[in-house]
Amino acid sequence: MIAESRNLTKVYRGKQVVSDVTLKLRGGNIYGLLGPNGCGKTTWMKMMTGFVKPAKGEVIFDGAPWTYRAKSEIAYMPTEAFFYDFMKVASVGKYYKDFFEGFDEEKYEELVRKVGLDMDMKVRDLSTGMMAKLKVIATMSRKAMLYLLDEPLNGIDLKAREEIVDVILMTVSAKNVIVISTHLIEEVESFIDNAVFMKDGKILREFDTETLRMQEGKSIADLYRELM
Ligand SMILES: Nc1ncnc2c1ncn2[C@@H]1O[C@H](COP(=O)(O)OP(=O)(O)OP(=O)(O)O)[C@@H](O)[C@H]1O
Repeated sequence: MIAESRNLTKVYRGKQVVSDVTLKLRGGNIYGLLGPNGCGKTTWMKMMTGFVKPAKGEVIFDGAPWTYRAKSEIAYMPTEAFFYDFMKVASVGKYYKDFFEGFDEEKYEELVRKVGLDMDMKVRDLSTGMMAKLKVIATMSRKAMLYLLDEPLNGIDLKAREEIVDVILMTVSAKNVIVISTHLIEEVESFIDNAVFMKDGKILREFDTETLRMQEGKSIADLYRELM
């Protein structure tokens, strides 16, 4: 197992926005963290990365309680755009290389080409879909054991979504685990290995998608509609 969320809880203004979230993240898997806006997905991801301190519970990473050492092995992609306008696609790669040990420049260059970007493009000239692709490829070019992608498919067209999914599938291996948060269930149904339904800060249900299809003969979207 790569990481574990043990009873993670966060309270804002007296309200539990994440409540007792316990989840084991096993290597070689893509997890879909599925739930409506405001259900606590981002707050949970920020606790996993160490950006937000839990009120209760702990993160176990690679067999030991979370320490700052874990930060270099956790690649978190927030929903906000986080590059400077004046940067070029090439300088985003250099910036990442300076910040993150093990950033794979060759992989970055390959992914830039694969998703149809260009090293000379300026961040300020990128469309929404291009920016979404840039965020994902920069994050996925980091060497990490845990990738946390917050809403990577929101607000972009079908082709850009497919390219992003390809990059995610190219990156997953037995040595890492990828978590994608989204409320776009149909978009992730075909490629996630595990679905985690989250509502009002709690995990309602977690299952592996293969078992769901075989045993219950249902799609994730069907079950989501029933339970949420
Ligand atoms: N820093 C903060 N201070 C106060 N309340 C917060 C803070 N961050 C998040 N919240 C509240 O916590 C709840 C969960 O928010 P969170 O962003 O984790 O949900 P989410 O599932 O990621 O939603 P979205 O998809 O809209 O980002 C929301 O009600 C939000 O308003």
